[in-house]
Amino acid sequence: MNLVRIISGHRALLLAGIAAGLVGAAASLAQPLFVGILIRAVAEGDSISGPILWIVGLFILDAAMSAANAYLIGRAGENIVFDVRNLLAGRLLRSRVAAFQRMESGDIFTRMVGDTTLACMVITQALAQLVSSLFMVVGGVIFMAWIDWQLLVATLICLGAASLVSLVIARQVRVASLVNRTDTSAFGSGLQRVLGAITTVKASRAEARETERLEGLADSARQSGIRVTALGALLQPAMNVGTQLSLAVVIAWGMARVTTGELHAADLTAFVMYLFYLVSPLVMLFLALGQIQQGRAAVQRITELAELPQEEEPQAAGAAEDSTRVEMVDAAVAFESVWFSYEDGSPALRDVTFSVPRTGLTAIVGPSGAGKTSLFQLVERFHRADRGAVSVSGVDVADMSLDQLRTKVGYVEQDAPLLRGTIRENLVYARPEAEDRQIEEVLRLSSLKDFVESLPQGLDTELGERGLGLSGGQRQRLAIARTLLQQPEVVLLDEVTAHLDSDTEAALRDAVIDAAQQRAVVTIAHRISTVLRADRIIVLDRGAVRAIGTHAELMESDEVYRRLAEQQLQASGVQ
Ligand SMILES: Nc1ncnc2c1ncn2[C@@H]1O[C@H](COP(=O)(O)OP(=O)(O)OP(=O)(O)O)[C@@H](O)[C@H]1O
Repeated sequence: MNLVRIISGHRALLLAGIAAGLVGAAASLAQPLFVGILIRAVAEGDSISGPILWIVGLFILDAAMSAANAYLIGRAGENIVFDVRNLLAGRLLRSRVAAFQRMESGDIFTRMVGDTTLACMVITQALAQLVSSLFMVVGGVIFMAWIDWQLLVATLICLGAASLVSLVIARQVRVASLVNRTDTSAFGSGLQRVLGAITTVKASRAEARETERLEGLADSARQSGIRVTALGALLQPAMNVGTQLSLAVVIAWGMARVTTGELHAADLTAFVMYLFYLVSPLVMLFLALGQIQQGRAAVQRITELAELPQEEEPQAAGAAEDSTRVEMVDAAVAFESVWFSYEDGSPALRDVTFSVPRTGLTAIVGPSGAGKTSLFQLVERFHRADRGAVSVSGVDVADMSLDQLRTKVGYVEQDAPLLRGTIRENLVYARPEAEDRQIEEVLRLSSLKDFVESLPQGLDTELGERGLGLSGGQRQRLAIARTLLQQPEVVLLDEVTAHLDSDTEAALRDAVIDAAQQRAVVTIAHRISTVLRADRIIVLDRGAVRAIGTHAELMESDEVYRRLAEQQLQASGVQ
C-alpha cells in the first residue's frame, strides 16, 4: 500500500488547509507591526482609526483562517482514513487463508481501527502544523531582527535553552507514549481472549483469575499513561520559563534603551508581541515532530496489514473452462497425486488420488487428523496443493477464477458459522437474489420450515453473534440450507450430522440423498448411518487414501474401516 499516493489523492484539500494556515499565520505576524504603527500614531497625535481597522481586520482574518485550516485539514484526514480503511478491508478479505490465520484478530482490529486513525490524522495534522509553525517561527524571527537584532540575540539564547530542554522532554514523551500504546493494545488483546471464550471462563470458574490478569494489564496501561501525562505536563512550563526569562531580559534591556532614546517604545511593544507569538509555534513544532514519529510507527503496522499475501487469480480466468481439462472430465471432483503440507507441519495429504462422480453421495471417513478437512480446503482453494492437481468438473482449480470455483462448490464447514443478522440474510448470503419460493424449498429440505414458521418474526428473526439464539443443530441446518440455496454442482459437508438428534438427522440424511440425485455430495462422515447410504466411501488415514469402496466391500477388505465402522455402529446404537 502506498500511503503517500493515498495522501496525494487528497492534496487539494490538504494544500487549501495549509494555505489557510499560512494566511492566518501571516495575519498574526502582521498584527504587531500595526500595533507599533498605532502607538506611533498616538504618540505623534495622528489619526488612529486606520491602524485600529487594520488590527481588527487582521484579527478577524487570523481567526477565520485558523478555523478554515482546522476544518480543511481535519476533513482531509477523515477522507484519508476512509480510503485507507476501504483499501485494507478489501485486501484483508481477499488475503490468503493461511496468511490471515497467522494473525491475531485483536491485532487486526487495533490496526484497522486505531492505527489507521492515528497514522492518518497525526500525519496530516502534524504536517500542516509543521508548515504553519515553521512559517510563524521564521517570520517572527525575521521581523524581530528587523526591529532590533540585539534584543533578538538575547531572546534566542533564552528560548534556545528552553527549547533544548523541551526537545529532551518531547523525546521522552514519544517513547513513553509508544510504551503506553503497547500496554493498551495488550489489555485489548487480553480482553478479546476472554470475551471469545466467556462460557469456558465461567465453566472453568476462572473469573477471578482472569479479572486479576486483566487488572494487571490495565494497571500497566495506567502506569505508562500516567508517565505520558507527567512528561507532557512538564513540556509547557519548560517553554514558559524560557519565555518569561526572555521577556524579563527584553523588557529590562529594552526599557533601558527606550530611556536613552536608542529604541522607540512602539518598536519595543511590537518586539514583545512577536516574542509571545514565537512561543506557541515553537512548542507546536516540537510536538508535531514527535507526533510524526508516532504516526510513522502506525504507518508501519498498517503497511504490514496491507501487504498480507492475496489469493491469486489465474492469468486468464474464465478461459479456463476449455483450456486445462484434466483427464477425468466426468468427475465432479478429482484429486491426482496430490501432496500438501501446512507451512509448519509434516504432509497433511500424501499422494492422494480419487474422483467423485457428478451425482451421488460420497463419504470420507478416517481417524481424527487424517486430513479430511484439509482435502475440502484444497477443493475450495483456501490452500494450494504442493504437488499434483485438484479439479472440479474437469477443470484444474488453479485455472478457475475464485468466483467460478466457489459458485460451483458449496461448502458447509465443521462449526457452520453464521453471521449477525436475520435468518433470511444468513440464508441468502451466497445468493442474495434468491426468491421466497426457493428459500421455502431449502427450509423444507433442511427440516427448518416448521421451526422458522413457529418464530414470531419468522425469517426476519435477528440472530446474535455467530448465530446465537439457535441450537447447534439448527445452526448447522441453516448452514446447509444456505449452501443448497446456492445450487452448487458440488456440495462439501464437513461433519454436518454431529449435533443432530436422530429424528432430525434422519430427515436431513434424506435431504442430502435427495440433493445427491442432481449433484455430487461429498460428506465427511463420523456417523455410520450416513456412511451406510453412501454410494462410495473413501477411507483416509494419515493423509493417504487407504481404500475406496462400498460399506460391504470395505467391511470385507479394510481393517481400519472395519474398526471405525464397528466403533461407530456401537456409538450410535444401530446394532
Ligand atoms: N491450519 C493448520 N496449520 C497447520 N497444521 C494444520 C492446520 N490444520 C490442520 N493441520 C494439521 O493437518 C493434519 C490434518 O488435519 P485435518 O483437519 O485435515 O484432519 P481431519 O481428518 O479433518 O481431522 P478431524 O476429523 O479431527 O477434524 C492434522 O495433523 C492437523 O494437525
